[in-house]
Amino acid sequence: MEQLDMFAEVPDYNQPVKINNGEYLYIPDFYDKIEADSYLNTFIENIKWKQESMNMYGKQIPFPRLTSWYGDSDKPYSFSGITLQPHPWSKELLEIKKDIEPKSGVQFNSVLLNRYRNGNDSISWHTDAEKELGENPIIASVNFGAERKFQLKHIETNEKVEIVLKHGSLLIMMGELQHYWKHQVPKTKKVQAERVNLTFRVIL
Ligand SMILES: O=C(O)CCC(=O)C(=O)O
Ligand SMILES: [Fe+2]
Repeated sequence: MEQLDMFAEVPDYNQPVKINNGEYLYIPDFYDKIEADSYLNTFIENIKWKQESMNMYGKQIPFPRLTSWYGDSDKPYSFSGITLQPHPWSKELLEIKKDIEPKSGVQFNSVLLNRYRNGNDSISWHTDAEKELGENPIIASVNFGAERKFQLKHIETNEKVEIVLKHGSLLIMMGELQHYWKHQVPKTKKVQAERVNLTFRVIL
């Protein structure tokens, strides 16, 4: 069991935060409530959500969330043993991409969407260090719907950082963070509502 009080406190001003072997920027109110509500509804209704599954010891295990992949690259993207073909950008995804690029300093060419139907959906400890994301990937994560805990854990020192990702927030992970830190969104019994997360990426 992780102890909550072991997590470092996160200041909530809009400055990049340097941690050991990495850096992130968290902007809680990147979109106001009206914009964020509207994006949440649009994405729940219009994204082509899919229940992917992973082959584990010869069994098909469904991911504990729905996913979808959009982008301008026709290169397929592989993770956790599955390969996704991108759908073409929607108007709303392009709007968000344009909004977040100045803060990120890169032009994204794809976005992975995750839909957590309730607190029982989750993503377990992993890094986003696939080699098609390049040496030190910049990953911009945009959040709508239920607030969920996003936890980072240093691979060597076990240091932990926890950020409660708010409705309408933006989190950018950068530097060598993906090589030294794992991240997860754990299950929680306290959340019944849906959450939609978008992680914008540059695929080389
Ligand atoms: O839902 C989140 O905040 C994280 C999603 C994530 O880590 C991923 O898609 O790689
Ligand atoms: Fe991730």
